[in-house]
Amino acid sequence: MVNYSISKIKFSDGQEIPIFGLGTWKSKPGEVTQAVKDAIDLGYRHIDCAYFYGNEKEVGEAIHAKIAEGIVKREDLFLTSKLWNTFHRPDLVEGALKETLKNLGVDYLNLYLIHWPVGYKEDGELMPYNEAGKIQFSNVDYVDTWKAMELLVQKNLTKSIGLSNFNKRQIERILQIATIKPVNNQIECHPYLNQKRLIDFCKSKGITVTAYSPLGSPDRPWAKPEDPTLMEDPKLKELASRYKKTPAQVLLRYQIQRNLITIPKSVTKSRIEENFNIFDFELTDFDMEYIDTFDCNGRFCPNTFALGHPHHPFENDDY
Ligand SMILES: NC(=O)C1=CN([C@@H]2O[C@H](COP(=O)(O)OP(=O)(O)OC[C@H]3O[C@@H](n4cnc5c(N)ncnc54)[C@H](OP(=O)(O)O)[C@@H]3O)[C@@H](O)[C@H]2O)C=CC1
Ligand SMILES: CC(C)=CCC/C(C)=C/CC/C(C)=C/C=O
Repeated sequence: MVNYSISKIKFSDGQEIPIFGLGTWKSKPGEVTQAVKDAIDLGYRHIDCAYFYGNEKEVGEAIHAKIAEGIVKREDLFLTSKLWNTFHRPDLVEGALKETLKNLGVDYLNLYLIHWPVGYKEDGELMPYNEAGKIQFSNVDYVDTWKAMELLVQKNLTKSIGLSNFNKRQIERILQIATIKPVNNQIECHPYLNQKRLIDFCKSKGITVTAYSPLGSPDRPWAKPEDPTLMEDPKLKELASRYKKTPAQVLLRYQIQRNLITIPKSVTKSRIEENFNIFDFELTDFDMEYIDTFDCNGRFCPNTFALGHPHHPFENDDY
Protein backbone atom coordinates (compact mmCIF):
# COMPACT_ATOMS: atom_id res chain seq x y z
CA MET A 1 0.00 0.00 0.00
CA VAL A 2 1.27 3.48 -0.86
CA ASN A 3 1.96 5.56 2.24
CA TYR A 4 0.53 9.01 1.59
CA SER A 5 1.04 10.36 5.11
CA ILE A 6 4.13 12.33 4.32
CA SER A 7 3.24 12.85 0.66
CA LYS A 8 4.01 16.08 -1.04
CA ILE A 9 3.19 17.13 -4.56
CA LYS A 10 5.77 18.97 -6.63
CA PHE A 11 4.76 22.19 -8.38
CA SER A 12 6.04 23.05 -11.85
CA ASP A 13 8.34 25.62 -10.19
CA GLY A 14 9.93 22.94 -7.96
CA GLN A 15 8.28 23.84 -4.64
CA GLU A 16 6.55 20.94 -2.83
CA ILE A 17 3.15 21.15 -1.12
CA PRO A 18 1.88 18.71 1.53
CA ILE A 19 -1.04 16.84 -0.03
CA PHE A 20 -3.18 17.42 3.06
CA GLY A 21 -3.88 20.68 4.88
CA LEU A 22 -6.26 22.49 7.24
CA GLY A 23 -8.96 24.79 5.84
CA THR A 24 -9.81 27.97 7.78
CA TRP A 25 -12.83 29.53 6.04
CA LYS A 26 -15.60 30.14 8.63
CA SER A 27 -13.27 29.26 11.51
CA LYS A 28 -14.09 31.98 14.01
CA PRO A 29 -11.19 34.10 15.23
CA GLY A 30 -11.89 32.81 18.75
CA GLU A 31 -11.62 29.19 17.61
CA VAL A 32 -9.04 29.14 14.87
CA THR A 33 -5.92 29.67 17.01
CA GLN A 34 -6.59 26.53 19.02
CA ALA A 35 -7.58 24.60 15.86
CA VAL A 36 -4.31 25.47 14.10
CA LYS A 37 -2.30 24.64 17.23
CA ASP A 38 -4.06 21.27 17.50
CA ALA A 39 -3.50 20.60 13.81
CA ILE A 40 0.22 21.35 14.01
CA ASP A 41 0.55 19.13 17.10
CA LEU A 42 -1.18 16.32 15.18
CA GLY A 43 1.20 16.64 12.23
CA TYR A 44 -0.52 19.05 9.82
CA ARG A 45 2.04 21.22 8.03
CA HIS A 46 -0.16 22.96 5.47
CA ILE A 47 -2.64 25.69 6.40
CA ASP A 48 -5.05 27.21 3.88
CA CYS A 49 -5.81 30.85 4.65
CA ALA A 50 -7.32 33.90 2.94
CA TYR A 51 -7.56 37.60 3.71
CA PHE A 52 -11.32 37.28 3.14
CA TYR A 53 -11.67 34.81 6.03
CA GLY A 54 -10.98 37.60 8.53
CA ASN A 55 -8.92 35.37 10.82
CA GLU A 56 -5.36 35.47 9.50
CA LYS A 57 -4.07 37.28 12.60
CA GLU A 58 -5.38 34.48 14.82
CA VAL A 59 -3.97 31.81 12.47
CA GLY A 60 -0.63 33.61 12.76
CA GLU A 61 -0.82 33.54 16.56
CA ALA A 62 -1.04 29.74 16.48
CA ILE A 63 1.85 29.45 14.05
CA HIS A 64 4.05 31.64 16.22
CA ALA A 65 3.12 29.80 19.38
CA LYS A 66 4.18 26.50 17.78
CA ILE A 67 7.40 28.00 16.43
CA ALA A 68 8.18 29.46 19.87
CA GLU A 69 7.53 26.06 21.47
CA GLY A 70 10.01 24.50 19.05
CA ILE A 71 7.40 22.14 17.52
CA VAL A 72 7.96 23.51 14.01
CA LYS A 73 10.09 25.99 12.15
CA ARG A 74 8.66 28.39 9.56
CA GLU A 75 10.30 26.36 6.81
CA ASP A 76 8.41 23.23 7.94
CA LEU A 77 5.08 24.92 7.22
CA PHE A 78 3.28 25.46 3.93
CA LEU A 79 1.14 28.62 4.11
CA THR A 80 -1.34 29.53 1.39
CA SER A 81 -3.34 32.73 1.22
CA LYS A 82 -5.50 34.41 -1.39
CA LEU A 83 -5.92 37.83 -3.00
CA TRP A 84 -9.49 39.00 -2.40
CA ASN A 85 -11.70 40.31 -5.21
CA THR A 86 -11.47 43.97 -4.15
CA PHE A 87 -7.67 44.00 -4.66
CA HIS A 88 -7.46 42.88 -8.31
CA ARG A 89 -6.28 46.28 -9.55
CA PRO A 90 -2.56 45.76 -10.23
CA ASP A 91 -1.45 48.64 -7.97
CA LEU A 92 -3.30 47.05 -5.01
CA VAL A 93 -1.89 43.53 -5.27
CA GLU A 94 1.41 43.92 -3.43
CA GLY A 95 -0.21 45.87 -0.58
CA ALA A 96 -2.85 43.17 -0.19
CA LEU A 97 -0.22 40.46 0.14
CA LYS A 98 1.79 42.56 2.59
CA GLU A 99 -1.31 42.97 4.75
CA THR A 100 -1.73 39.17 4.80
CA LEU A 101 1.96 38.72 5.68
CA LYS A 102 1.58 41.22 8.51
CA ASN A 103 -1.53 39.45 9.81
CA LEU A 104 0.11 36.03 9.68
CA GLY A 105 3.36 37.45 11.08
CA VAL A 106 5.55 35.91 8.39
CA ASP A 107 7.79 37.39 5.75
CA TYR A 108 6.81 35.14 2.86
CA LEU A 109 3.97 32.86 1.76
CA ASN A 110 4.45 29.50 0.13
CA LEU A 111 1.51 30.05 -2.24
CA TYR A 112 -0.60 33.10 -3.10
CA LEU A 113 -3.73 32.57 -5.18
CA ILE A 114 -6.13 34.88 -6.98
CA HIS A 115 -9.16 33.90 -4.88
CA TRP A 116 -11.75 34.32 -7.68
CA PRO A 117 -11.51 35.56 -11.28
CA VAL A 118 -14.14 38.22 -10.47
CA GLY A 119 -12.96 41.70 -9.47
CA TYR A 120 -15.09 43.85 -7.15
CA LYS A 121 -15.15 47.63 -6.72
CA GLU A 122 -12.16 48.74 -4.68
CA ASP A 123 -13.87 50.84 -2.02
CA GLY A 124 -12.72 49.18 1.18
CA GLU A 125 -15.72 46.91 1.75
CA LEU A 126 -14.89 43.27 1.01
CA MET A 127 -18.44 42.77 -0.26
CA PRO A 128 -19.17 46.20 -1.82
CA TYR A 129 -22.97 46.09 -2.10
CA ASN A 130 -24.86 48.99 -3.70
CA GLU A 131 -28.15 50.33 -2.35
CA ALA A 132 -30.06 47.74 -4.38
CA GLY A 133 -28.14 44.97 -2.60
CA LYS A 134 -26.02 44.02 -5.60
CA ILE A 135 -22.25 43.62 -5.48
CA GLN A 136 -20.47 46.33 -7.45
CA PHE A 137 -17.99 44.86 -9.90
CA SER A 138 -14.70 46.34 -11.09
CA ASN A 139 -13.65 46.18 -14.71
CA VAL A 140 -10.15 44.86 -13.97
CA ASP A 141 -9.24 41.88 -16.12
CA TYR A 142 -7.64 39.05 -14.14
CA VAL A 143 -4.82 38.78 -16.72
CA ASP A 144 -3.64 42.22 -15.55
CA THR A 145 -3.90 41.03 -11.94
CA TRP A 146 -1.74 38.03 -12.89
CA LYS A 147 1.08 40.26 -14.15
CA ALA A 148 1.09 41.95 -10.72
CA MET A 149 1.11 38.54 -9.00
CA GLU A 150 4.27 37.63 -10.93
CA LEU A 151 6.11 40.60 -9.37
CA LEU A 152 5.42 39.14 -5.90
CA VAL A 153 7.54 36.10 -6.73
CA GLN A 154 10.34 38.29 -8.03
CA LYS A 155 10.22 40.21 -4.72
CA ASN A 156 10.37 36.96 -2.69
CA LEU A 157 7.08 37.76 -0.97
CA THR A 158 5.69 34.38 -2.03
CA LYS A 159 7.42 31.30 -3.37
CA SER A 160 4.63 30.33 -5.77
CA ILE A 161 1.51 31.86 -7.31
CA GLY A 162 -1.68 30.28 -8.53
CA LEU A 163 -5.40 30.52 -9.14
CA SER A 164 -8.62 29.60 -7.43
CA ASN A 165 -12.06 29.08 -8.99
CA PHE A 166 -10.73 29.59 -12.52
CA ASN A 167 -12.37 27.64 -15.36
CA LYS A 168 -10.61 26.12 -18.35
CA ARG A 169 -10.98 29.13 -20.64
CA GLN A 170 -9.80 31.50 -17.94
CA ILE A 171 -6.73 29.37 -17.24
CA GLU A 172 -5.96 29.33 -20.97
CA ARG A 173 -6.06 33.15 -21.01
CA ILE A 174 -3.62 33.28 -18.09
CA LEU A 175 -1.28 30.80 -19.77
CA GLN A 176 -1.22 32.94 -22.92
CA ILE A 177 0.27 35.92 -21.07
CA ALA A 178 2.12 34.31 -18.16
CA THR A 179 5.85 34.65 -17.66
CA ILE A 180 5.43 32.68 -14.43
CA LYS A 181 2.86 29.94 -14.92
CA PRO A 182 0.25 29.23 -12.22
CA VAL A 183 1.29 26.18 -10.22
CA ASN A 184 -2.11 25.39 -8.73
CA ASN A 185 -5.86 25.89 -9.18
CA GLN A 186 -7.89 25.57 -5.98
CA ILE A 187 -11.43 24.45 -6.80
CA GLU A 188 -14.48 22.95 -5.16
CA CYS A 189 -14.15 19.19 -5.45
CA HIS A 190 -15.91 16.20 -3.84
CA PRO A 191 -17.90 13.23 -5.16
CA TYR A 192 -20.96 15.34 -6.08
CA LEU A 193 -18.68 17.61 -8.19
CA ASN A 194 -15.68 15.49 -9.04
CA GLN A 195 -14.30 17.98 -11.60
CA LYS A 196 -12.76 15.27 -13.77
CA ARG A 197 -12.56 17.38 -16.95
CA LEU A 198 -11.08 20.46 -15.26
CA ILE A 199 -8.57 18.34 -13.31
CA ASP A 200 -7.49 16.53 -16.49
CA PHE A 201 -7.07 19.90 -18.21
CA CYS A 202 -5.02 21.33 -15.31
CA LYS A 203 -2.82 18.23 -15.24
CA SER A 204 -2.22 18.54 -18.99
CA LYS A 205 -0.87 22.04 -18.35
CA GLY A 206 1.30 21.07 -15.36
CA ILE A 207 -1.09 22.77 -12.90
CA THR A 208 -1.77 20.94 -9.63
CA VAL A 209 -5.27 20.96 -8.16
CA THR A 210 -6.41 21.56 -4.59
CA ALA A 211 -9.84 20.19 -3.67
CA TYR A 212 -11.75 22.62 -1.45
CA SER A 213 -14.97 21.84 0.45
CA PRO A 214 -14.01 18.14 0.31
CA LEU A 215 -16.63 17.29 2.96
CA GLY A 216 -19.40 19.22 1.21
CA SER A 217 -19.06 22.39 3.30
CA PRO A 218 -22.01 21.68 5.63
CA ASP A 219 -21.37 24.95 7.53
CA ARG A 220 -21.58 27.16 4.41
CA PRO A 221 -23.67 30.21 5.33
CA TRP A 222 -26.23 29.68 2.54
CA ALA A 223 -27.00 26.01 3.29
CA LYS A 224 -30.74 25.25 3.25
CA PRO A 225 -32.35 22.47 5.31
CA GLU A 226 -33.52 20.74 2.12
CA ASP A 227 -30.02 20.69 0.57
CA PRO A 228 -28.33 17.29 0.34
CA THR A 229 -25.64 16.64 2.97
CA LEU A 230 -22.70 14.86 1.40
CA MET A 231 -21.45 13.20 4.58
CA GLU A 232 -24.94 11.73 5.11
CA ASP A 233 -25.17 10.15 1.68
CA PRO A 234 -26.40 6.55 2.30
CA LYS A 235 -24.09 5.09 -0.38
CA LEU A 236 -21.12 6.83 1.18
CA LYS A 237 -22.12 5.73 4.68
CA GLU A 238 -22.39 2.12 3.55
CA LEU A 239 -18.97 2.30 1.92
CA ALA A 240 -17.43 3.90 5.01
CA SER A 241 -18.82 1.22 7.32
CA ARG A 242 -17.30 -1.48 5.08
CA TYR A 243 -13.86 0.13 5.60
CA LYS A 244 -14.57 0.81 9.30
CA LYS A 245 -13.94 4.47 8.60
CA THR A 246 -16.15 7.56 8.80
CA PRO A 247 -17.76 9.18 5.74
CA ALA A 248 -15.37 12.14 6.19
CA GLN A 249 -12.36 9.85 6.10
CA VAL A 250 -13.57 8.16 2.90
CA LEU A 251 -14.20 11.55 1.26
CA LEU A 252 -10.67 12.70 2.09
CA ARG A 253 -9.04 9.42 1.14
CA TYR A 254 -10.85 9.61 -2.23
CA GLN A 255 -9.09 12.91 -3.00
CA ILE A 256 -5.66 11.76 -1.80
CA GLN A 257 -5.91 8.66 -4.02
CA ARG A 258 -6.71 10.94 -6.98
CA ASN A 259 -3.42 12.66 -6.15
CA LEU A 260 -5.25 15.87 -5.30
CA ILE A 261 -4.27 18.21 -2.51
CA THR A 262 -7.12 18.61 -0.03
CA ILE A 263 -7.86 21.02 2.82
CA PRO A 264 -10.79 20.02 5.08
CA LYS A 265 -11.81 22.65 7.63
CA SER A 266 -12.53 21.84 11.24
CA VAL A 267 -12.25 23.65 14.55
CA THR A 268 -13.01 20.47 16.50
CA LYS A 269 -9.94 18.68 17.81
CA SER A 270 -11.41 15.17 17.47
CA ARG A 271 -12.34 15.87 13.84
CA ILE A 272 -9.00 17.48 13.03
CA GLU A 273 -7.48 14.20 14.24
CA GLU A 274 -10.06 12.00 12.49
CA ASN A 275 -9.51 13.79 9.19
CA PHE A 276 -5.76 13.23 9.39
CA ASN A 277 -6.23 9.55 10.14
CA ILE A 278 -6.64 8.45 6.53
CA PHE A 279 -3.23 7.07 5.75
CA ASP A 280 -3.78 3.54 7.05
CA PHE A 281 -6.31 2.30 4.49
CA GLU A 282 -6.78 2.28 0.75
CA LEU A 283 -9.95 2.43 -1.34
CA THR A 284 -10.03 -0.22 -4.04
CA ASP A 285 -10.05 0.84 -7.69
CA PHE A 286 -13.58 -0.53 -7.87
CA ASP A 287 -14.72 1.71 -4.98
CA MET A 288 -12.90 4.75 -6.41
CA GLU A 289 -14.84 4.26 -9.66
CA TYR A 290 -18.05 3.75 -7.68
CA ILE A 291 -17.52 7.08 -5.87
CA ASP A 292 -16.88 8.71 -9.27
CA THR A 293 -20.47 7.78 -10.21
CA PHE A 294 -21.85 10.06 -7.44
CA ASP A 295 -21.02 13.07 -9.62
CA CYS A 296 -24.15 15.19 -10.20
CA ASN A 297 -22.87 18.74 -10.80
CA GLY A 298 -23.60 19.33 -7.13
CA ARG A 299 -21.88 22.61 -6.43
CA PHE A 300 -22.08 23.82 -2.82
CA CYS A 301 -20.21 27.11 -3.44
CA PRO A 302 -21.72 28.57 -6.64
CA ASN A 303 -20.87 32.17 -5.64
CA THR A 304 -24.28 33.52 -6.56
CA PHE A 305 -23.14 36.87 -5.08
CA ALA A 306 -21.15 37.49 -8.27
CA LEU A 307 -23.77 36.34 -10.80
CA GLY A 308 -23.74 38.63 -13.81
CA HIS A 309 -20.02 39.34 -13.53
CA PRO A 310 -18.37 39.04 -16.97
CA HIS A 311 -15.70 36.79 -15.44
CA HIS A 312 -17.99 34.60 -13.35
CA PRO A 313 -16.38 31.16 -13.70
CA PHE A 314 -19.51 29.01 -13.49
CA GLU A 315 -22.05 30.98 -15.52
CA ASN A 316 -21.43 29.61 -18.97
CA ASP A 317 -21.08 26.06 -20.19
CA ASP A 318 -17.29 26.04 -19.85
CA TYR A 319 -15.75 23.86 -17.16
N1 LIG B 1 -10.78 29.00 -2.74
C1 LIG B 1 -12.05 29.11 -2.38
O1 LIG B 1 -12.85 29.87 -2.96
C2 LIG B 1 -12.55 28.28 -1.26
C3 LIG B 1 -11.65 27.67 -0.42
N2 LIG B 1 -12.10 26.89 0.61
C4 LIG B 1 -11.07 26.31 1.50
O2 LIG B 1 -11.37 24.93 1.70
C5 LIG B 1 -11.57 24.67 3.08
C6 LIG B 1 -12.55 23.53 3.29
O3 LIG B 1 -13.81 23.81 2.73
P1 LIG B 1 -15.09 24.22 3.59
O4 LIG B 1 -16.01 24.88 2.62
O5 LIG B 1 -14.69 24.94 4.80
O6 LIG B 1 -15.80 22.86 3.98
P2 LIG B 1 -15.42 21.36 4.36
O7 LIG B 1 -15.95 20.53 3.25
O8 LIG B 1 -14.03 21.24 4.76
O9 LIG B 1 -16.39 21.16 5.60
C7 LIG B 1 -16.21 21.83 6.80
C8 LIG B 1 -17.34 21.46 7.73
O10 LIG B 1 -17.30 20.06 8.00
C9 LIG B 1 -17.24 19.85 9.40
N3 LIG B 1 -16.36 18.70 9.62
C10 LIG B 1 -15.01 18.67 9.49
N4 LIG B 1 -14.54 17.45 9.72
C11 LIG B 1 -15.59 16.68 10.01
C12 LIG B 1 -15.75 15.32 10.36
N5 LIG B 1 -14.68 14.50 10.43
N6 LIG B 1 -17.00 14.85 10.62
C13 LIG B 1 -18.05 15.67 10.52
N7 LIG B 1 -17.99 16.97 10.21
C14 LIG B 1 -16.77 17.47 9.95
C15 LIG B 1 -16.72 21.13 10.00
O11 LIG B 1 -17.20 21.29 11.32
P3 LIG B 1 -16.34 21.88 12.55
O12 LIG B 1 -15.42 22.93 12.04
O13 LIG B 1 -17.43 22.43 13.42
O14 LIG B 1 -15.64 20.72 13.17
C16 LIG B 1 -17.35 22.15 9.07
O15 LIG B 1 -18.69 22.37 9.42
C17 LIG B 1 -12.06 26.04 3.59
O16 LIG B 1 -12.09 26.12 5.00
C18 LIG B 1 -11.09 26.96 2.89
O17 LIG B 1 -9.84 26.93 3.52
C19 LIG B 1 -13.43 26.64 0.77
C20 LIG B 1 -14.37 27.25 -0.03
C21 LIG B 1 -14.00 28.16 -1.09
C1 LIG C 1 -23.39 35.07 3.12
C2 LIG C 1 -22.20 35.27 3.96
C3 LIG C 1 -22.40 35.38 5.40
C4 LIG C 1 -20.94 35.28 3.49
C5 LIG C 1 -20.58 35.24 2.10
C6 LIG C 1 -19.26 34.64 1.92
C7 LIG C 1 -18.90 34.56 0.48
C8 LIG C 1 -19.02 35.74 -0.37
C9 LIG C 1 -18.48 33.42 0.00
C10 LIG C 1 -18.18 33.21 -1.43
C11 LIG C 1 -16.79 32.87 -1.65
C12 LIG C 1 -16.28 31.67 -0.96
C13 LIG C 1 -17.03 30.40 -0.99
C14 LIG C 1 -15.05 31.79 -0.44
C15 LIG C 1 -14.32 30.81 0.22
O1 LIG C 1 -13.09 30.80 0.16
